[in-house]
Amino acid sequence: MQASVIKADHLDLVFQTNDGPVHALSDVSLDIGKGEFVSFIGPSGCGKTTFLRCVAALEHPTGGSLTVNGMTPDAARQARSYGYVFQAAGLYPWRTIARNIKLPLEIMGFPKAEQEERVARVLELVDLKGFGNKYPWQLSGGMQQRASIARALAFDADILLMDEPFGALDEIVRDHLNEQLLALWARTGKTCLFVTHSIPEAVYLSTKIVVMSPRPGRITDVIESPLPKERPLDIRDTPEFLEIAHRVREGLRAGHAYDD
Ligand SMILES: Nc1ncnc2c1ncn2[C@@H]1O[C@H](COP(=O)(O)OP(=O)(O)OP(=O)(O)O)[C@@H](O)[C@H]1O
Repeated sequence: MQASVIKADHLDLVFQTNDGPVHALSDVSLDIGKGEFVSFIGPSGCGKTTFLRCVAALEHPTGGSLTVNGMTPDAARQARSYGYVFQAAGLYPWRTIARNIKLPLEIMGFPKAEQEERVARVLELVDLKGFGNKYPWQLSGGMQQRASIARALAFDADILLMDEPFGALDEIVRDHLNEQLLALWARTGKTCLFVTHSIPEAVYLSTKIVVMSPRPGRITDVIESPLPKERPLDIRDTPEFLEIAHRVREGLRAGHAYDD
């Protein structure tokens, strides 16, 4: 078993709202090893984003414990342990792609020459070499998301948190980005946490799939993928792939009260 990068133990989170308490996460226990690619799938509102935000120390659990790189999430955040990629690319329209990627490096006070080097390296990693001087609006949606991933990679955090990064893109673009993301993951060895609503996307990308139930968000199944690390897109037509997809679907169904 690899070293544990993220360890959640009986995690609970209740939001206090004007309409009363909202139980977002309930009894979530999960162990994520170094270099794993873990997808979170479940119905809307089941707490997937909330879990990622707990890892990022943007929310604080109300029960249980959570460590990130062996530290509290707050300490891990201080240590810049993660990069975060959101559903919308969130690039500043008045900055070029290179200067968008540079922003966190500027804030962190990296020397100028190193900023340039890092920007060039991550642009190449996401196949955007030559696009550094473009503005976000000059790029397609898929390219903007790749730029957003480059920005999250620029300061070399070893954890990548991705919240439905490809959710707004059409299927062909999404397929292509999935392939590229897998290659990127293989090259960098990052530990990835990835939220998605798509069963094929979760199965294609992951070493581990976490299936969650509607609120209060609980884990209904954790599937360790038997698929090889090398995954051409047509692996999605193999019986092994379809079997895992079936198990994810069953997990989602088991967590759902359809007769409500
Ligand atoms: N700051 C907050 N205050 C109160 N309730 C919140 C807050 N953040 C999230 N929630 C509630 O917690 C629950 C879980 O939300 P979360 O965004 O984690 O779900 P999700 O699984 O990511 O959903 P989706 O798939 O729609 O993005 C939801 O019912 C949401 O309304």
